[in-house]
Amino acid sequence: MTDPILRVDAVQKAYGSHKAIDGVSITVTAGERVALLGHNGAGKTTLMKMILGLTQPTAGRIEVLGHAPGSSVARRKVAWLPEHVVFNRSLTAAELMATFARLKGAPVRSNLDLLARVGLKDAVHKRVGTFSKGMRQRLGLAQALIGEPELLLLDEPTTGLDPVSRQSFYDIVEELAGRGVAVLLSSHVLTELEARTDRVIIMRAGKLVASDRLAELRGQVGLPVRIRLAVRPEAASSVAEQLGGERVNGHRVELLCRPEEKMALLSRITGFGRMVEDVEISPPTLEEIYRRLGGERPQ
Ligand SMILES: Nc1ncnc2c1ncn2[C@@H]1O[C@H](COP(=O)(O)OP(=O)(O)OP(=O)(O)O)[C@@H](O)[C@H]1O
Repeated sequence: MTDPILRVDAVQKAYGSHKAIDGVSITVTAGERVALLGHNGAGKTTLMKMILGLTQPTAGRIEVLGHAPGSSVARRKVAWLPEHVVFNRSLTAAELMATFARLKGAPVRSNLDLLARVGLKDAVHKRVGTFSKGMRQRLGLAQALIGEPELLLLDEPTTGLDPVSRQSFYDIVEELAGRGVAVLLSSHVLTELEARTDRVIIMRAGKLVASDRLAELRGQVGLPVRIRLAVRPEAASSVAEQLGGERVNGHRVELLCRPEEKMALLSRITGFGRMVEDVEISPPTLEEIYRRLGGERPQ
């Protein structure tokens, strides 16, 4: 197995007697998209700030590509996109990118490619003051990508974006992960993360309560799978009774089962032949898993 890009080992961060981070260990490898979830105050931003070297752990150790956060290698290889990006509105996208490239000591000539990669090719010479929120966020991402970072920290990056902008933002993140960039992303919008992350980390009051792939978390929490059937009206009562489900209206039957019972139940459903006209299977959502493990609503 390759060395992780990010290693967080038994890290604590105390503010006086309050432990904002309490014994957290995580790793993120190249090309992995990891979602960092937790209610307000769970410690997500504090963790990101320590990874950036903006604040020091009280105990434990963090390494970025084997280097200390804030060291010159780590600074070059880690990029951060904060929730609210503020730019000088009077500059054009090209001028802003040139300023950031100079600050990072990176070549200005790659900037056009980066702007094209985030879909801002046609806005290169437009003033940032005229940009929509989605365009500003994509410009933020382009700025973060200067210098080809290997670890991308995204703090609630899609706040305030419409569904189409969110989709295109995640498409870019997926493309970056495909090139081997490790991505750690915090968000309160759980529905958008379901299909777009490889692993989910849940924090609660500074502690890690889960870190696994969604499929594994589904198995761990023991929440039921929901199966909805569309049944011919004359058979609805009988089907509901035989399968132990609930008839919800003239031709709908709902069943709950444990994940391991699902296939056997589906085989029984198939046995009803044309009496059952349609089947919809819903595994527990990330929102439901989060509520079970995180213990609180995400917002
Ligand atoms: N500079 C600070 N001084 C004292 N306490 C702090 C400081 N920064 C953070 N905290 C506390 O640490 C805890 C974690 O805060 P943090 O901002 O990391 O949470 P978060 O998960 O990012 O929350 P949100 O979702 O609201 O952004 C909170 O209890 C917060 O009040």
